[in-house]
Amino acid sequence: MSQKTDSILPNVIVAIPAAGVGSRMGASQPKQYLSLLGQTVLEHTVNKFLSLDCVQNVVIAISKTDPYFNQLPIASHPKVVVVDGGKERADSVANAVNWAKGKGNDWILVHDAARPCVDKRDVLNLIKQAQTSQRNAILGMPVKDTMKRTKKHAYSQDFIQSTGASVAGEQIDHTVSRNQLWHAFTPQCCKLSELSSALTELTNDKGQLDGRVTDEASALELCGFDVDIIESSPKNIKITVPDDLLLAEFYLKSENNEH
Ligand SMILES: Nc1ccn([C@@H]2O[C@H](COP(=O)(O)OP(=O)(O)OP(=O)(O)O)[C@@H](O)[C@H]2O)c(=O)n1
Ligand SMILES: C[C@](O)(CO)[C@H](O)COP(=O)(O)O
Repeated sequence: MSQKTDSILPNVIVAIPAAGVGSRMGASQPKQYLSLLGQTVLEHTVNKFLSLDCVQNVVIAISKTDPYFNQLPIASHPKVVVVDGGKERADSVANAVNWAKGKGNDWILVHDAARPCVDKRDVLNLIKQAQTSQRNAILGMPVKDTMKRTKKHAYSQDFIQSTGASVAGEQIDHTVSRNQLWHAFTPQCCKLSELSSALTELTNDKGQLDGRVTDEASALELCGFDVDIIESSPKNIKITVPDDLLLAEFYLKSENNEH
């Protein structure tokens, strides 16, 4: 069912990095292809954006050796475009950005395939805010727990031997103030021209992207572009480890009950 959006919303291109291997999930296949309520994680994510009228294309970056994608119904959707994934997430995003350039869109939303529980209302609010402010904007959530910075070095052998106990974890160095500390989520709504020039600027002469670029906002920040962060539903989790699947299934079920 398509979701009518306000007329002020610009047409956007959505980039979905979906070329990861999901090593922390430890599953037999990449986590974006694991099943939740009868559909893959990737399908849940992509279908959310295909249901928005303001989405012109969904550009999905998949591994060059991906044997799963073409078996999915979304592979034949007219709005879906496929590009090659890269070594890192940022490389996959850069390939999607390169496809998006010259298509007449000012805005690109980048959203992890591994975040199927994103609330469409949060997505529309994000686009509306970016369009109104003419500034890049991402979804996120203020930190709620006390945050600790641990010591650089692991326990010394002397320390372990002196305690005799098998110590786990790391040594706390200090507490970090959680004021102005947020979790960055996706989508990240970026001016295509600014994200494109930032990724280009942060790519060296060997074609390698700066390792500090773990999300689109970090690339924009490093190149001096403005980025805002607005609060998202905490349901917008990134499926990373097995327990996340249980939570994602619960959230998706609750979505189905809402509609
Ligand atoms: N080279 C890569 C690495 C990651 N991703 C995508 O970026 C998103 C967020 O990355 P992450 O959660 O780290 O996924 P993985 O890299 O697959 O997970 P892991 O780090 O556990 O291997 C995922 O949708 C993943 O598919 C990608 O498109 N290309
Ligand atoms: C982009 C991101 O979702 C922001 O929190 C996150 O960085 C992606 O996960 P990764 O493990 O850093 O690739």
